Amino acid sequence: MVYKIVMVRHGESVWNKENKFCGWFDAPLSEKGIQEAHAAGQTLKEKGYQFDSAHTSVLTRAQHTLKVILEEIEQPSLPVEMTWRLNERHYGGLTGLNKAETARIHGEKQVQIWRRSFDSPPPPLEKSSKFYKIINDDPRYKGTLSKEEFPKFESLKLTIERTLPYWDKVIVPQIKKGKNILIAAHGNSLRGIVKHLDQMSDEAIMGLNLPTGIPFVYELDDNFKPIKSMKFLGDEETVYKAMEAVVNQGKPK
Ligand SMILES: O=C(O)[C@@H](CO)OP(=O)(O)O
Repeated sequence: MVYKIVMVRHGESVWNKENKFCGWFDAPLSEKGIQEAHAAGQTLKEKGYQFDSAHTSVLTRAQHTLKVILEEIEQPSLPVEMTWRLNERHYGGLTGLNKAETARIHGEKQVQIWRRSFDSPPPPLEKSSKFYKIINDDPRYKGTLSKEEFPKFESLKLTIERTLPYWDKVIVPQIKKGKNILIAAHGNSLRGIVKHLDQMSDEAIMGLNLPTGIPFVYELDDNFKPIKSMKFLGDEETVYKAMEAVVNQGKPK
């Protein structure tokens, strides 16, 4: 049996465009991001993809991307499960800061560590931050995340620790039943799943930057070992340029 799963990082958000650390802040898609979502849906349609269910985060940019894709593939009523476990990593005290400006102040190397290291977390989101209440009192977390569980920051390691239980307990059993699954989520929650599937080392995952709005496919064997890894549904040059653009966000300007 060969299992197939499709994943996509949301289209460009307004905060991607403004080059701000976003994390759990609920930035909407930019105009370009909406176009990317349409293009992702059209690509999936051209290639004949149809799904049995979809999974996304509780953040608008991922849900909006998914909605546009489902409209494009003419499956607008597909069952969708939403979970905070697929959210972007929580960027703590960096939330709302401009990435290039932060690199100018703290150095490109420090920003790269904050953005891509496996287990060095960003500083915590302090109660004094204007984003604290916006994120912590957001009703979408009521009843699912207690005050004690609510993160103040997340490294990639911590992100993986809360994403993988959902992958293992909810998504894998559905794939094993033969369901075709689509996941629309975020750069770092998806990097966590990719690291797990490809058994990438803590060092290797530092070099992976996922582009916005370009779907990618995994084909997995019976033991969930990849037969095909991260096959992007886009031409190589576009994918490469989009990945480089993500890397460059952390360079001082
Ligand atoms: O700001 C964020 O939430 C993420 C994704 O946009 O950024 P980065 O690529 O720096 O991890």
